[in-house]
Amino acid sequence: PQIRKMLSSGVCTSTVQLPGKVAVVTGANTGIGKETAKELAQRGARVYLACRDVQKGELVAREIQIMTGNQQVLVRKLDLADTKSIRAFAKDFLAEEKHLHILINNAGVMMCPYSKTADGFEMHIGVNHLGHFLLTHLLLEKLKESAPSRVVNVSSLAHHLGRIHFHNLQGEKFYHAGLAYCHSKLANILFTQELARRLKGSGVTTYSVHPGTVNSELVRHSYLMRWIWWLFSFFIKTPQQGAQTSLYCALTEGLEVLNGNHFSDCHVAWVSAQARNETVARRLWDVSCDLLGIPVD
Ligand SMILES: NC(=O)C1=CN([C@@H]2O[C@H](COP(=O)(O)OP(=O)(O)OC[C@H]3O[C@@H](n4cnc5c(N)ncnc54)[C@H](OP(=O)(O)O)[C@@H]3O)[C@@H](O)[C@H]2O)C=CC1
Ligand SMILES: CC1=C(/C=C/C(C)=C/C=C/C(C)=C/C=O)C(C)(C)CCC1
Repeated sequence: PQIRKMLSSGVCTSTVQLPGKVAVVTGANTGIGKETAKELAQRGARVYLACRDVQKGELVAREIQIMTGNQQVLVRKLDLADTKSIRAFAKDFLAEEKHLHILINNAGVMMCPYSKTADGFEMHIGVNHLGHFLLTHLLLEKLKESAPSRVVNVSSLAHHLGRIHFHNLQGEKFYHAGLAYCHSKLANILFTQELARRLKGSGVTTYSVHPGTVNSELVRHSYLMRWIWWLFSFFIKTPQQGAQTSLYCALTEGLEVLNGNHFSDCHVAWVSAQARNETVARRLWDVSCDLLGIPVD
């Protein structure tokens, strides 16, 4: 019980309610994203489940509607491995909604065999970083118009093993599925910090999060990780516990002063040296814009 308690700490104690607020959660059909979306709906927000599999999303939306009594749980198609899908999602969302108060960039893939997105990006950096980078860019004006608003980027402790190899961003020179994940999670933190710098004074704040070690489908691509997760399933966090730090960053009043910080177990957490490197963050921003055809400012 002590080990379990240690690995499962961090509870979002905010009592903030969200009537009239609009939230988007990526990868909300399962795991941490589903629990995050459920809690936002429970608090009265209109919640968009941005999922690549709309059928799976609809089942979850129905479940959340029944559990929370909130009918404003909507599913929209979003495949982060395809910039056309990201642009279509954003276009429809911007046409449909007046506001966006909370964007949770939660979706992620881990340790998938070498593969590329529709636009030719390596899958981890493509989905986990570039996909969310483009989505945030497309929704940024709406977030600014809706200020105070927040962007939460779900990263990982695994970023400590990550490095941004600009000469091998797409893993073409060498590739290791585990490290590719770590690199993409480092990119999430660098993106958060650079975004925070650029958004100063706009009323939009951003945070990165390590959710803990969570019993979810993230390990689906690795037999070894599935086995470790199964072995330790009693000790690791449930998805509901894993959602707490994302919720903390999305909801806690007065968190604006910690704009750009990284959180774990609902506390500010230490990040690796490269994750604090402003030059790398700025260069990653510029390279990401370049890859996505966004004008560099
Ligand atoms: N579980 C853990 O221990 C940890 C998790 N994290 C992070 O937490 C986040 C959530 O992961 P978790 O809930 O654990 O994992 P899950 O695998 O349970 O959920 C991941 C979600 O991302 C979605 N997704 C994957 N690829 C795409 C894509 N191309 N387009 C849109 N959505 C996509 C999945 O959709 P589908 O169901 O259709 O595949 C799913 O909804 C991730 O960013 C992960 O890196 C960080 C540290 C530890
Ligand atoms: C050895 C060991 C563990 C393994 C932890 C691992 C392997 C964590 C990996 C985290 C990842 C991949 C995060 C994703 O972003 C547990 C389960 C904590 C239980 C205690 C002993």
